[in-house]
Amino acid sequence: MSTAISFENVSKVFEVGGRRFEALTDVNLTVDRGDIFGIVGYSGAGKSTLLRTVNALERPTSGRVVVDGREISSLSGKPLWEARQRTGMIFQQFNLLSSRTVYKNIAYPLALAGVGKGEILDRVEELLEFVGLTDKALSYPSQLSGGQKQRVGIARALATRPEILISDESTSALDPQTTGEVLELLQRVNAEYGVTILLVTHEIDVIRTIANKVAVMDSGRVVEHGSVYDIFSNPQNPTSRRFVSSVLHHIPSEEALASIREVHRGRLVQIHVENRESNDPFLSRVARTRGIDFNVVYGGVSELESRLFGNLTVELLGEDRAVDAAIGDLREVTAVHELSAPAREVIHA
Ligand SMILES: Nc1ncnc2c1ncn2[C@@H]1O[C@H](COP(=O)(O)OP(=O)(O)OP(=O)(O)O)[C@@H](O)[C@H]1O
Repeated sequence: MSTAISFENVSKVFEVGGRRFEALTDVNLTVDRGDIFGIVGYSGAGKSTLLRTVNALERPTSGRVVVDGREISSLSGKPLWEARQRTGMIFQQFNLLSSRTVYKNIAYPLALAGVGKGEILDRVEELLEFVGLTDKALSYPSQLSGGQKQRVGIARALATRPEILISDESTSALDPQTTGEVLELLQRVNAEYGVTILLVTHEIDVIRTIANKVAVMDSGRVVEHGSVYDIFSNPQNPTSRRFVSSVLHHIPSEEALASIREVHRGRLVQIHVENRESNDPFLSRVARTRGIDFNVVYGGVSELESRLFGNLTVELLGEDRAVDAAIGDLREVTAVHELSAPAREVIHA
């Protein structure tokens, strides 16, 4: 798989009124061609700054950003303009030209590139059809819904046939249903036009819905990255865990755990569950073999990329030694974390 974008030791310092602020610290990431790569983080994490280095709207203070094999951060003039043609961008607030029709908005980058009228007509018609807005060609942005405006934004970003599309919170101003429709469209952009997509969002659900890879940012650093399945099924960093548990309710919050403990006084364990080929009923098998009882007190299982994963919080009831042996047996099958003392941190399997 070839590389579309690589961030190499990228740092960015802003100086405002004589004060330095480090918005990015030593970011290293590789986006492969064909990826839908999501960057998630809370407000101020540095997501937009990182994204904007891809088309040199921001330049790193140190490090390199290589796009399509060229170090974009060092280009200027015509080479930079040409490189920008190969990267489309969409925005949270759509950034359409309000005095121009939908048709003219989409045609705009082509006109700037000096493309002939006939070719512009063909391309805009194709894009209008692709985004489902053929009947809105002569409407103005103010006559469109938010979802329709973003469709125009996507069509405009694709006009010059870019290989990369970067998206800055492109669904954050939209309601959930419209968000779903725009995300479906982005999936088609990736699948049908083969465009690599790098998107930043503070909504982890956006990433769960369309991305195959994810990086989690916190205070200007990438704190965790990997496949969406791996990060969702087994997040390691506290920020990643917070994001994941906001949409997947597999693991009890501290408050939920406290109320569970009021009722369930036995030993509590968290058991990681995953797609497995065998249909071994391991929980009841182990309980039977070791002569203990169990209660499932919390948990959930989700599906991602056609694979199942989840976590069960289980109370084990029996003699201490038998429970120890049962935990040992369970660990032969899957990851198990015992929640011993009430104040102990919840460990995500
Ligand atoms: N041009 C600038 N001058 C000074 N500071 C800036 C500039 N651009 C961004 N910053 C600061 O850098 C930090 C990261 O900002 P950035 O917009 O990249 O974060 P973000 O994760 O995209 O957050 P949000 O989702 O709120 O936009 C913030 O503290 C921001 O105030």
